[in-house]
Order: sequence, then C-alpha cells, then structure tokens
Amino acid sequence: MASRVTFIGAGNMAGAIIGGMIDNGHPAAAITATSPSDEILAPLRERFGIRTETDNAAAVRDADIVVLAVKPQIMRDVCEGLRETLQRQRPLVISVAAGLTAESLQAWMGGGLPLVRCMPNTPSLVGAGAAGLFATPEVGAEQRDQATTLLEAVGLAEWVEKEEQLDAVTAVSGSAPAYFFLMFEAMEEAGVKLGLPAETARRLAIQTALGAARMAQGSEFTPDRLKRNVMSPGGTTERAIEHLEQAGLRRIMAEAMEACAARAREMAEELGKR
Ligand SMILES: NC(=O)C1=CN([C@@H]2O[C@H](COP(=O)(O)OP(=O)(O)OC[C@H]3O[C@@H](n4cnc5c(N)ncnc54)[C@H](OP(=O)(O)O)[C@@H]3O)[C@@H](O)[C@H]2O)C=CC1
Ligand SMILES: O=C(O)[C@@H]1CCC=N1
Repeated sequence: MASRVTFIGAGNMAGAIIGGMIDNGHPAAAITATSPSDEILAPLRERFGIRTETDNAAAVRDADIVVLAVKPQIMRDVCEGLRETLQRQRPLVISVAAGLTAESLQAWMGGGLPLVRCMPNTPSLVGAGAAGLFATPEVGAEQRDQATTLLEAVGLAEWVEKEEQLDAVTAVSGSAPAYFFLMFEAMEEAGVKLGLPAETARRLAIQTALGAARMAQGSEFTPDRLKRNVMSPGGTTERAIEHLEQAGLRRIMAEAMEACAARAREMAEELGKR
C-alpha cells in the first residue's frame, strides 16, 4: 500500500512535489495537503484530486509521512501546533525548509521524532527534481527508504552525511533553478539585441539548456571536455567562452552560491531554537 503523505503547506514546493508524485503514480487519495486558505487548496484538489484540509493536526492524524513545507518564518508556530499530534502519531517527518536545523525542528515538535531534513527543488514538478537529504539518528532504515522513495519519485535524491552540507545543497540545487531561469532571461534579451524575435530566442535557449543537460547527465566526458567539443579553434564559441571567463563567471557563481549558503546559515541563527 502506498504511504499516506501529508503536506503541511501547499505552496510552490509542496505543489511541485505533489505534481511529480501524481505523475509517477502515487495514488491521489493517499496525499493530503493543508493550508489555512481553501483558495490555495481548491486548485490542487481540482488539478490532482488529492485530499485537502485546513486543519493541520487533523491532516496529520492518519499520516505515515508528514512533509513540512511552510515558509521557515512560520515553521516554529506550525511545529508547536502539531507537537501533540506528532508525538502521538510518530510519523516520519520531512522538513523541506531552508536553513532550519534538526535541533530547532525537534525542539519545536517536542523531540525524538524520526526527522529527515530535505532540500528539494521545483523541477520536482516535472519529475526532474534534485534533492539533498539528511537523516537524524531517530530515522530507521525503513524510514530512510521511505524518504528515498518519495523524493526519487520526483527526481534525483542524494543523501548527505553532515547536516551542514544541506546549505551547500541549497546553493547547488535548491535555489539553482532560479539561476538557470535568470540565464534564460539574459540569453533571450541578448538574442533579441542580436535580431531574433523574443519567442524564438527563448525557445532556442531553453532547448539548448535541455540538450546540454541531457548530454552531460551520465556522460563519460567531463563538462570541460563537452565544452571543448563545441569550441572550434579560432571559432565563435571560443570567443564567447573567453569573454565569460575573463568577465569572471566562475567567481560570480562562487560568490552567489556562497551568499546563498550563508543566508541559509543566517536563517538558522535568526529563526532557530529559542
Ligand atoms: N520554492 C522553492 O523553490 C523551494 C522551497 N523550499 C522550502 O519550501 C518551503 C515552502 O516554500 P514555498 O513553497 O516556496 O513557499 P510558499 O509560500 O509557496 O508555500 C507555503 C504555503 O504555506 C501556507 N501556509 C501558511 N501558513 C500555514 C499554516 N499555518 N499551515 C499550513 N500552511 C500554511 C502558505 O499559505 P499563504 O500563502 O496563504 O500564507 C503557502 O501556501 C520553505 O520552507 C522553503 O525554504 C525548499 C526548496 C525549494
Ligand atoms: O529561496 C528560498 O529560500 C527557498 C529555498 C531554496 C529555494 N527557495
């Protein structure tokens, strides 16, 4: 029988995982999503046929897995509100919140629960997610498998050994779809300046990213080798790559990703256990 999964919070991230789970065949009747507002729940009900609930505790009562998918800023209130039900029910809890440490989450939920911290990303919606997972000592082998199954249903799932590595995962994949969307915007704008219709430039840029990702995934060649295969000596690509390197693309990426991870650490401090 499929695990009964309850999502607390039904926003962007929960919607993306739910959409991916449904596409992958998880029965809609075994998925519940909660939100204080039925306006947010109605489209999910209509689109996916899942169960919805405005009362968080009621939605947790028969759950095998509870996915905490609210904004970090309200997580403490949500966890404290669920404390009694979670302690009674003892489901596997998966938090997808950036930053918030297992120590804080456990303190708010009353402690000792099997807790997985997960950093997923929104491409989960199309089955192409990339998630990092960290298990607290309370998580047994079977529950670890349950978390793997849930996240692998919507893409790649990689376990990390140390909790702080999740901040790096946030920089490398959690936040990273936005870097590529920014790149699409920039390529479209540049394509228009070079004389293409915006739609044509956008379609070509997106298809090229998809092609490059598919070529690189599982390739026997490194990204550097694949890059060099495009660069004819004295040709056009060489000129573009020289420009990107000289303009400091690597430094810019390193700085942006360090800022991302630093913000995750900062949020843990700001919102952490009190
Ligand atoms: N978006 C992303 O790409 C990623 C997000 N995450 C993490 O996922 C979590 C959610 O982010 P995201 O989906 O973007 O945020 P959203 O704001 O889209 O979703 C959160 C949802 O929770 C609802 N909510 C507010 N209060 C409660 C409550 N008391 N009980 C239940 N639901 C409530 C909100 O409703 P309302 O709007 O009415 O307040 C909203 O619909 C965050 O912790 C974030 O760090 C992790 C990886 C990637
Ligand atoms: O921007 C954020 O804080 C969340 C976490 C990772 C992606 N979105």
